[in-house]
Amino acid sequence: MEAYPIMLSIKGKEAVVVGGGAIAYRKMIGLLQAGALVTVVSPELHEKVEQLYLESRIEWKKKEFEPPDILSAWVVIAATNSHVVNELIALSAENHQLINIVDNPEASNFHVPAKLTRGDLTISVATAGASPILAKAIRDELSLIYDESYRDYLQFLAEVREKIRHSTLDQAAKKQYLKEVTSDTFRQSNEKQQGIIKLLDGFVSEGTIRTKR
Ligand SMILES: C[C@@]1(CC(=O)O)c2cc3[nH]c(cc4nc(cc5[nH]c(cc(n2)[C@H]1CCC(=O)O)[C@@](C)(CC(=O)O)[C@@H]5CCC(=O)O)C(CC(=O)O)=C4CCC(=O)O)c(CCC(=O)O)c3CC(=O)O
Ligand SMILES: NC(=O)C1=CN([C@@H]2O[C@H](COP(=O)(O)OP(=O)(O)OC[C@H]3O[C@@H](n4cnc5c(N)ncnc54)[C@H](O)[C@@H]3O)[C@@H](O)[C@H]2O)C=CC1
Repeated sequence: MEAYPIMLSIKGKEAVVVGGGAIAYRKMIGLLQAGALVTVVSPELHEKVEQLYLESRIEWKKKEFEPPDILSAWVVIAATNSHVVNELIALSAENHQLINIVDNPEASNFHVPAKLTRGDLTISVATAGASPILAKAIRDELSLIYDESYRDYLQFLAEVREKIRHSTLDQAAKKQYLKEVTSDTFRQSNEKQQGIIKLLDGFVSEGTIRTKR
């Protein structure tokens, strides 16, 4: 069975990570980058996790896991070094909760891909647990192709897309421009990018342009 890939909006949602080791830390960083409110449940913390706690970036329940710890969690990550405890966490979760068991893909309803972000561009690589190391290696290969410059380029694309959509150009021309701005010529030339923004400013319609970015 194939997994269904989605991009979750997790900002402001409660995330409970059980276990405070290196693997828990890796998962916490991803959750924090997405704006989740992270609580760790663990009698002890790896020094990097402790640092997050000292910086008030996470909450800490200094204790061993008990089922009520995940009651209000939107997403749960079971990352202890005990297979038995991780299994208990899986059994304690409600059907509607998102749960990842780091040593038991079958008992999880999601797993975490290797990811690369460049502003609005996210590239994630998954192997369904067949080889997390391959997922990581492919991500690292892609990171050389889709380098830091893509951050600004994505910003340009978002801006230009809004301008194209709200311009007075006809549908065919809009489609043509939307495609053209993703060509190598535009990816590589700031001058070209500025040029088309200027040109499109001559085709402004009454419609409102979103200013999210
Ligand atoms: C199913 C999944 C569940 C989940 O954790 O979500 C899972 C499961 C397991 N991983 C194990 C081992 C390792 N995992 C990594 C690395 C990563 N693992 C990640 C994801 C996933 N790992 C999910 C599937 C992802 C997919 O394939 O699509 C990454 C991509 C993302 C992340 O963790 O953030 C991250 C790269 C991070 C990055 O750099 O970005 C390394 C290498 C390393 O650490 O460098 C090793 C050691 C080598 C090895 O064992 O292969 C074990 C055995 C544990 C044991 O020995 O007991 C299990 C359990 C099992 O296989 O049953
Ligand atoms: N999915 C993945 O990407 C990977 C998963 N793993 C698995 O992850 C597990 C954890 O790895 P590490 O973080 O390196 O282990 P670790 O030994 O560094 O940390 C385990 C943590 O769990 C806590 N813990 C133990 N019992 C607990 C309980 N009853 N309640 C709450 N917390 C408890 C400990 O205090 C400790 O903080 C490994 O046992 C391995 O099976 C390992 C590599 C990659």
